[in-house]
Amino acid sequence: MQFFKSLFSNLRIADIIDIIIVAAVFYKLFKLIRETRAEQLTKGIFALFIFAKVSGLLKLYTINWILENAMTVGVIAILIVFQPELRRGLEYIGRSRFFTKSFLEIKGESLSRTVDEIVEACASLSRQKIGALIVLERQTGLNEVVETGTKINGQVSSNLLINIFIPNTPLHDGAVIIKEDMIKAAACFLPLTENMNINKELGTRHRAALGISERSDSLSIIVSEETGAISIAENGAIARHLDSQTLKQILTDMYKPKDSQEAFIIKWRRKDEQGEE
Ligand SMILES: Nc1ncnc2c1ncn2[C@@H]1O[C@H](COP(=O)(O)OP(=O)(O)OP(=O)(O)O)[C@@H](O)[C@H]1O
Repeated sequence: MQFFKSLFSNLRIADIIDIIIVAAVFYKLFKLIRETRAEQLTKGIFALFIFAKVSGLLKLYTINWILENAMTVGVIAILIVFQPELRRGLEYIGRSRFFTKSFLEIKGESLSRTVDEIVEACASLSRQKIGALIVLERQTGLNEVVETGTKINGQVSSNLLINIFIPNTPLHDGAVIIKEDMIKAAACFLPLTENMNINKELGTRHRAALGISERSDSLSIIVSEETGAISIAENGAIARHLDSQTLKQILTDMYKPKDSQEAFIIKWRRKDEQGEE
């Protein structure tokens, strides 16, 4: 009791602010790494830290020495292994409302037209089982990826999108990059995910979509050539077997101002979980 009394009597407003900021930062960090490979790595490092402390307390000197040194080397290893996550984290900070006015916004009619054209193209490609990969660029610039393909700079239309992915045509292989209501490029090469835990059924098209979603805030739409299934990848996660209506809702939400946004995968999963209850 005495302990709590002295704790609260010494507590300053600055301490409370300090605690709130640290808690908020850790919460954001946790949300950022949730369900990415960084989550497992973080758990591993945390376990190592606990073992090191316990071995120190139990005076297991050799184990303690190994673990302490492993932790030192680990810090450098973390910087290398976590490089995409660190980059994403810093980009996330840069994207926050503090630094940017608002998320890309396509206004009114243009927004719904773009969404309708993309959804129509995906539905048609899905029916015909034509494989497709469409990346919607957001705040993170994808010019490095655009450079690997063929520049188009044309208004989004379902006919143009369908045409691009027709098998055995010059631009069908690779990804289309869309920014706002423009198709920037086609036949672009995306980095593949290094995540080993993803479903083995998923081939390189899906892995490429996941890869770019780990390295940017983009949202990718995948149409499977094999099954015609429509999926989306965002933030290192994939949501599969979407119907046109759900895809339309997700895209409409995506083009909304930042205030009303949260990761679509998270939103979609939450809806799914509520549906299952
Ligand atoms: N790194 C990449 N960047 C962009 N597109 C890629 C990349 N790797 C593969 N693709 C596209 O994916 C196609 C191969 O898809 P694959 O069959 O391996 O994948 P999948 O995930 O099983 O998809 P599907 O269900 O359509 O078969 C390639 O022809 C190419 O168009």
